[in-house]
Amino acid sequence: MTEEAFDVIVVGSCMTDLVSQAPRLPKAGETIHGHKFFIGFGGKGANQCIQAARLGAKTAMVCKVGKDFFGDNYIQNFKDNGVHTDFVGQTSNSATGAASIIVNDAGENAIVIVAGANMLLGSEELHKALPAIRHTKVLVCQLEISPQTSLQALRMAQENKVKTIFNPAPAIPDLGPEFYGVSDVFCCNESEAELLTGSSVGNVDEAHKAGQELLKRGCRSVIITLGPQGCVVLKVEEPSPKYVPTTAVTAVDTTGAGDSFIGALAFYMAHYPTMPLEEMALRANRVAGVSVQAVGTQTSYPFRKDLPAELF
Ligand SMILES: Nc1ncnc2c1ncn2[C@@H]1O[C@H](COP(=O)(O)OP(=O)(O)OP(=O)(O)O)[C@@H](O)[C@H]1O
Ligand SMILES: [K+]
Repeated sequence: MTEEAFDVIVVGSCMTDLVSQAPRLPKAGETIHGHKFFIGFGGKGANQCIQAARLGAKTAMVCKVGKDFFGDNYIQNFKDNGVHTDFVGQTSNSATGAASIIVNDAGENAIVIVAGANMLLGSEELHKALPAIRHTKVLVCQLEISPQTSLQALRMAQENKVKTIFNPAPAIPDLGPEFYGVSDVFCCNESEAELLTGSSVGNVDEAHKAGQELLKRGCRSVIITLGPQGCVVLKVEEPSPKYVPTTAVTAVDTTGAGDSFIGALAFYMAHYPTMPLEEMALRANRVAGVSVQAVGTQTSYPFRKDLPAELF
């Protein structure tokens, strides 16, 4: 490749969130009036990529959207955030991924996700992106696209000594054992850790135990995020788990906090390769802690200029 290498490449999902706020959730067959509607940019892959970009990482997204209004709009959203879009494919065989979300006045929601074009991302697109994947500093994957595609991307990265972050979300109980060996950092939340290990993860102690179990399966390190409690970090080379607390904040909307954390982690891994993982996790906690103080997903993600200098 002649051009400069990327810091972070995300191989993952794009979703358009169609959000309606209504006094209550409609029953089957019923039509009700809501009081607010908005469209948001979401999808775990894109969220993580955009958070990394806002912190200053040179990023590229490998994903698939539809040849439709939402797909065009999403590509513009990437450009607006400085994300490289040469590996964003557009297909006429499926619609851009969409999440139709209804939120009631009590804050409860009902969601229908149609993954659409996300499921058509496969080998062909990965091969097109391979020259860039070979030279990136960090590659990030989740499970909102075909798991086979995620696995193939992680393998490509590993074969080229590129650092990998794997976020097994949304969790699948029968996650293939081969995902662990291709993860430099295996980063999940409490409920994903619970589903994967089969034991409850409700506090730091239980997170340490679950982390040890995940580590045994072959990843180089594990991070389990614990909402307002921060996270735990475990590394193959240091047997004792580390608890990384976070500063208390007044949370107004925690939607997308996990993705903000992972995007920030990817940025730190790319920019400060020798920084201890606990320190990166501490700083990612701080970034995600800012995201919970604003509504929405990407709309709540901070830019480098909004954050204290000590985080850089
Ligand atoms: N109430 C909070 N106060 C401060 N930080 C928070 C809070 N909630 C989340 N965070 C930060 O965000 C990180 C990720 O949160 P969490 O573990 O809830 O992920 P998640 O369940 O994947 O989030 P979500 O599904 O809401 O996107 C935490 O490790 C922490 O750093
Ligand atoms: K938020």
